[in-house]
Amino acid sequence: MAIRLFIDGAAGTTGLEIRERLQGRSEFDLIVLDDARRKDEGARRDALHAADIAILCLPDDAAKEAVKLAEGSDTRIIDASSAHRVAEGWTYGFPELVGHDKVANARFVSNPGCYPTGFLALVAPLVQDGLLPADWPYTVNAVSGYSGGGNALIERFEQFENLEGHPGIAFRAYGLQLGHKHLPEMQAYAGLTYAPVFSPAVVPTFRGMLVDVPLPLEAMPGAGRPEQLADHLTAFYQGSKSVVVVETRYSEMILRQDVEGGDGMTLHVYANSDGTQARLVAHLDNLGKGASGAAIQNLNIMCGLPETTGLRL
Ligand SMILES: NC(=O)C1=CN([C@@H]2O[C@H](COP(=O)(O)OP(=O)(O)OC[C@H]3O[C@@H](n4cnc5c(N)ncnc54)[C@H](OP(=O)(O)O)[C@@H]3O)[C@@H](O)[C@H]2O)C=CC1
Ligand SMILES: CC(=O)N[C@@H](CCC(=O)OP(=O)(O)O)C(=O)O
Repeated sequence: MAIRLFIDGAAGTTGLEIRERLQGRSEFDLIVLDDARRKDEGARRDALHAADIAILCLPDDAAKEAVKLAEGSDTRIIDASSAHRVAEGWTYGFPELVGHDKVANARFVSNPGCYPTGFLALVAPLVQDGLLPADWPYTVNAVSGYSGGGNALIERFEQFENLEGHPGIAFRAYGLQLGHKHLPEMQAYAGLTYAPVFSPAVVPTFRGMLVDVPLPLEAMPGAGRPEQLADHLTAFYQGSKSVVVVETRYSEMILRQDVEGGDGMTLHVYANSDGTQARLVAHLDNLGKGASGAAIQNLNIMCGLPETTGLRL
């Protein structure tokens, strides 16, 4: 029998990308609420109770509300929002880090944030195995495509900022008040003493992101050499279906406009010639491994299905 699946927030950016990835998947029977009912509390409650699995693609408050609406059912939930990422009773949906079995057996799975996906993929395995110190004040510089901000930011970049005669945005630094909502998960799942200092930015492309962690290795107590970091990450992700450590032959990394989506993530270890400094960089699609691709990967694992999402890596 097909698995009944409800996407709460199916009309949003993440929801639409999830639906796209589910096309042709006969294992799933999708419960769809039409436009008139998609925000109706009663209709959502019914759908949440009728589903075997629900994926929440909602703002945080609406995601919390959805979990309440599902009370009394045994529906399993994958939450794409940041509402439950460090919450008790929730499994962090990063199977490569927490273990596939934990995700497979969980009732409540919280999808990682897009930036933490890159940061944690780079830093968590190295801290866990003592190649980077846990008590270092890390910094993270990142750029994202504007779809990372959902419908509101898409509208801003595609409509308001592109009016004729209006100078469009070339680069948008934000998070300037610090305290970005991704910090708790970055700190918790990398096992860090201090929350990183995080500098996110948006560039005028729809999707894609680079997450860059600069490391002054010579000053970091107990840190490994760059080649040890690269070897360790390569071994850690050996056999992964979506995370690949790439040899760093290039002197630049480029995000292109109008690229197709993808569900993989590449990791890069750059270093100076004497190995005293390094930059760990993750390249991913914020809507792929950073959101919808990760949700499908978790869905597949929770259903005992092959974990690949069907979209190119
Ligand atoms: N975009 C990305 O790259 C990533 C997004 N996420 C997270 O995924 C979640 C969804 O984000 P995203 O898809 O980008 O956001 P969007 O704003 O594009 O979509 C959110 C959707 O939720 C709907 N919605 C809002 N309130 C309710 C409600 N009470 N009941 C039912 N539907 C509601 C909205 O409808 P309407 O527009 O009519 O208000 C909209 O369709 C967020 O928590 C986001 O932080 C996580 C990782 C990456
Ligand atoms: C460009 C942009 O605005 N990005 C979002 C993060 C997108 C994401 O990862 O979503 P969650 O909100 O679910 O964590 C931000 O910085 O808030």
